[in-house]
Amino acid sequence: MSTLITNIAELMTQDPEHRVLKDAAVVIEGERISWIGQASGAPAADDAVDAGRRAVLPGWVDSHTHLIFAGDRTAEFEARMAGEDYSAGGIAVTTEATRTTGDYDLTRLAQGRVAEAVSQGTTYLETKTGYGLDVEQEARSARIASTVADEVTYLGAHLVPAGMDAEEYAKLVCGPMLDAVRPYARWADVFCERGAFSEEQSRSVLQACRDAGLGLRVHGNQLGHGAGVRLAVEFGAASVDHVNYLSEQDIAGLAAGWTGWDAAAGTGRRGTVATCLPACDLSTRQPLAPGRQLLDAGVPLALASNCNPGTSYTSSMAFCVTTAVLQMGLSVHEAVRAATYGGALALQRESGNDVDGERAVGSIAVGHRADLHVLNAPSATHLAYRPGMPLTHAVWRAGVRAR
Ligand SMILES: N=CN[C@@H](CCC(=O)O)C(=O)O
Ligand SMILES: [Zn+2]
Repeated sequence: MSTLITNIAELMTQDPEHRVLKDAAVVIEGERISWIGQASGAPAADDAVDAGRRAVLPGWVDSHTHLIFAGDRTAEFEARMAGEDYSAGGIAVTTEATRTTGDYDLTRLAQGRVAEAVSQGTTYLETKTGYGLDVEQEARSARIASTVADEVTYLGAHLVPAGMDAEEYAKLVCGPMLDAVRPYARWADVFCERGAFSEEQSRSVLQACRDAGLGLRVHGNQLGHGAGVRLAVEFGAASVDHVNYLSEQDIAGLAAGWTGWDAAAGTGRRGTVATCLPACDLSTRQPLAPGRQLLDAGVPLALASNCNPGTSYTSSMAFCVTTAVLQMGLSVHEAVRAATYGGALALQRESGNDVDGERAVGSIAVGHRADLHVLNAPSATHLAYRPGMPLTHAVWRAGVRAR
């Protein structure tokens, strides 16, 4: 079964050449893109869809979410808007609510959040554990996550549960909890921050998880300067996320990791992607991450929603893109790239058709997964030009019409 999407005013491919085609068309065959080019030269297909002179982008790749939770943190948000600081301790409130919610309800909640994201153009999505914080509950979160998300990250090292000794808990995270979660997860993460895990504790978690064969990610430099970025670079983590407080050495270290990387060919030694979470920065009233500075230094950037009940209760990638343009100094093309190709790079899904049997996501090219986002606008510029407007017109996810 093939579908021709034609009459596309602007096709922002986010491919290695950064091509933006005018008057374009795309053919989807099964779950893959089989042709792109000028509409006038499009081949015949079983089915045709008229895009009505709208813009088409790759679906958003949301590389950082925490969707496996129950409960509500409105009161904490209100207190923050009244001047309180964000602290990692709020995670305990969600942990309590999550532990006392049954599998069926927890799964339904997570499915609902994924559906919200997809209806706004997200077609590939990572999610984390981290609100279970004991062996059984973390394994349950990972199992549920594996049924709702494309990528699962083990975040047992999110907060030391009340009443537990930090060193004892870190041993649990590196031992029995890791064993229990391992079958469901591709990634491991650690919240390396004041009030969460120290540099040494983070180091032991990263080491154990790497030894167990998990890819690494780090929550780092969110609330102040610290060791997160440095550790992420040292361990060759795929991504370090938040990156609000960076020293010159942090930025130089991230950039140095990519020397030898051929962005066009997608080959060579890869470094650590810097993932900015602007919705979280606004909700916690932190300074926005220095995305412009990172890009100028040559560090590949991702934008992600960080959807979670504490610091960023939104899955709107369009909101993140809009903020990145209006507040962080990115161009529309750069922001869309960070929210599509950048997310794929952070999840190491940006190229090749044979990684774990998966197709490349985050850009529009022949052979890639057919993840498309049709905007109700003639160009992607409208994402920033018309902030807050519901611009998602249609979504294809792995070749299936999802909206
Ligand atoms: N910073 C650490 N973890 C989440 C927030 C978790 C919470 O407060 O519930 C984040 O990425 O912002
Ligand atoms: Zn997070």
